[in-house]
Amino acid sequence: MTKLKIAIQKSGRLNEESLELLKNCGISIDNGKDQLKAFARNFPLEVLYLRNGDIPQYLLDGVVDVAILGENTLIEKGDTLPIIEKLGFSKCKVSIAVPKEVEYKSIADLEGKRIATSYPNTVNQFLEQKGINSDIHVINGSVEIAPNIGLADAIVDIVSSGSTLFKNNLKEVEELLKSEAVLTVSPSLSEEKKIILDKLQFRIQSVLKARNNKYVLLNAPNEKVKDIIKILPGMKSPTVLPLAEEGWSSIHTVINKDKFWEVIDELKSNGAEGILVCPIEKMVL
Ligand SMILES: Nc1ncnc2c1ncn2[C@@H]1O[C@H](COP(=O)(O)OP(=O)(O)OP(=O)(O)O)[C@@H](O)[C@H]1O
Ligand SMILES: O=P(O)(O)OC[C@H]1O[C@H](OP(=O)(O)OP(=O)(O)O)[C@H](O)[C@@H]1O
Ligand SMILES: [Mg+2]
Repeated sequence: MTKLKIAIQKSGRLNEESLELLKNCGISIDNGKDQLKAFARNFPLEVLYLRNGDIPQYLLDGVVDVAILGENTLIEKGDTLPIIEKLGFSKCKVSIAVPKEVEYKSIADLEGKRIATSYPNTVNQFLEQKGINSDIHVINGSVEIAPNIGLADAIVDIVSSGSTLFKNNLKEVEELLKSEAVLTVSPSLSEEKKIILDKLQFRIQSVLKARNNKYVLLNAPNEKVKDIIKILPGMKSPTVLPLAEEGWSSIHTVINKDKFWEVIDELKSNGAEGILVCPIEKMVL
């Protein structure tokens, strides 16, 4: 039987959440410890555990069909590979940072300076656009230490909370790009595999939609129901059911998880009571 080959990071930031996503899609993977290849029990999927940096080339060569990768890695190594789904986790930036005490005015301050990074293509492209010539040193990890040991004047690396920069006495001065985990696909995918990919992507979309929304239930006096419905930014029309207590109704709807906090005060001041916010397991639209 044809199986879709998906590459997942072997270990590191993306590994756990990528596997969690597949699990939420109802896919069970037989995983032995330190196994580099595994099969799904209930879906035509073969999982390959690889180093992130190697995955774009495997996709370009058609050895792997799809992959979960950081967008930043794709930009650095596989510019032509398409992003077919943004997955909403591992959000970060790729930024330039310099020592805190350096007075930084503009990118022109980096002319002729040494920049340490694990993302040379991304940096080169950015500097070229700005017409700046710098001396790029490629290092594979602990990039933030470079200025402190006299290896570089600036760095380009991933910034999330900013705590690594802070601990190394650095400050962010330019943002090159924003990144999150994405689903990307090989250009040489067969028609047969495309059908499997469509099924997988449909499941992923149902999981992501569910993660982004909440099921909300609330009670309200009947005369307030109209006003409350106007406030609710629901999917469609909310469900209104009578309560056992005369003159009261229960309103059920689905709300984007971020929008909920925007309307909660308004709901309460319009008479909503007993508000319940529940997670949604899957959402198929
Ligand atoms: N601090 C962070 N917060 C959020 N996302 C991050 C953070 N650091 C890295 N990432 C994202 O996770 C991806 C994987 O990072 P990680 O450091 O685990 O692996 P790597 O060293 O880039 O790759 P390899 O698998 O080749 O060793 C990065 O490409 C980036 O998209
Ligand atoms: O802004 P922050 O929240 O501090 O995150 C940024 C840090 O996270 C990543 O390193 P990671 O922890 O993945 O270690 P690594 O150097 O082994 O990749 C990245 O390379 C930065 O160093
Ligand atoms: Mg890292």
